[in-house]
Amino acid sequence: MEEIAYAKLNLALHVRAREPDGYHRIETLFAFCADGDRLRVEEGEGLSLSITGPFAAGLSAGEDNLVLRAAHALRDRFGVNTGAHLTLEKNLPVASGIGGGSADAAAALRLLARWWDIAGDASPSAPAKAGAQPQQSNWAPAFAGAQRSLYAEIEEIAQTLGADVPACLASRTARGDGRGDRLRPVDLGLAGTPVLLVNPRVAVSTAAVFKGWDGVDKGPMPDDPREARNDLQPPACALAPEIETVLAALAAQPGATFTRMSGSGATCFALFKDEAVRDAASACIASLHPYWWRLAISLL
Ligand SMILES: C[C@](O)(CO)[C@H](O)COP(=O)(O)OP(=O)(O)OC[C@H]1O[C@@H](n2ccc(N)nc2=O)[C@H](O)[C@@H]1O
Ligand SMILES: Nc1ncnc2c1ncn2[C@@H]1O[C@H](COP(=O)(O)OP(=O)(O)OP(=O)(O)O)[C@@H](O)[C@H]1O
Repeated sequence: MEEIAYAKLNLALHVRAREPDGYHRIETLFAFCADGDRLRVEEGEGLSLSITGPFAAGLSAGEDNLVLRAAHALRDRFGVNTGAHLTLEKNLPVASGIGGGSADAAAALRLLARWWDIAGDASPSAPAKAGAQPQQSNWAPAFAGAQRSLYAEIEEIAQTLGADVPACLASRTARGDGRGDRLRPVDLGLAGTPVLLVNPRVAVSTAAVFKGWDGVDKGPMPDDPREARNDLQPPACALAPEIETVLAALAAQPGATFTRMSGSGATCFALFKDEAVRDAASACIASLHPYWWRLAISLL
């Protein structure tokens, strides 16, 4: 059994305030890519994890890995007493603003909910089309009856694992308020849009970037991401100046309609009008900067 940990993008991110607990109140627009890390499960004693793939090196497969933390939390909550061996194919760079660890944790919740037969069709992999009303604060109401409360329970676990994990659990375009964990589905009509992700292979700590925010509330996030900002871009660029070079390289590509940094960086992305121009941009950037990581993909 396999689950995809879809790469997360923040199309916009406005930081509104620093709360007394040190977390920041944000307004953000989440979108998801059609691929990312891959997580597989098979029978096993206890809970264990192996990591493969291009970014396996340097990532601990110990109890601090978000995949195992998610697995333990789910098992404890639902009183499961069978084990599982998980294999994570780490395709996304670590600490790169595209939710890697959060997406993996969310994928573990979805995968193990199926594997242990906890959620049945309440798995967020099931389309949440009907009944997702904009004023709702999370995704649970998109599911019917008992499945709704199961989804709400799994979402509660997600919240304990990180601010991005509830959004990654749904992996659907959404506005996030609060810590980014109060979600409201939105339809921007961007499904299928070709996108190119580029990372200069510099890991950036989310906590350090938030710490570098200047503390000035620059106003609410407009509905249209083109009129919005990523307020974490200046503090991220201060820590990793390469981000400016990545943004300039993406913005210079013919057919790029929208360019921005995602989350706390350093990954930046551009949306393109079609796949041919996206692929040409990817080839151009590869020739100019062979060391940079790239992913040519489309939005979910
Ligand atoms: C930057 C974003 O990725 C945008 O989606 C998220 O806001 C961060 O989500 P995340 O990586 O899941 O964040 P967490 O693992 O919960 O927190 C990592 C660290 O980022 C800081 N943090 C995170 C979220 C938030 N709203 N305010 C914060 O100040 C805190 O210092 C925290 O210790
Ligand atoms: N499965 C995992 N994948 C990646 N990082 C993990 C994982 N488990 C734990 N971590 C830890 O989480 C930290 C943040 O990694 P992650 O890739 O989630 O950051 P990010 O891409 O900046 O996420 P975000 O966009 O949510 O800020 C890493 O430094 C790593 O030590």
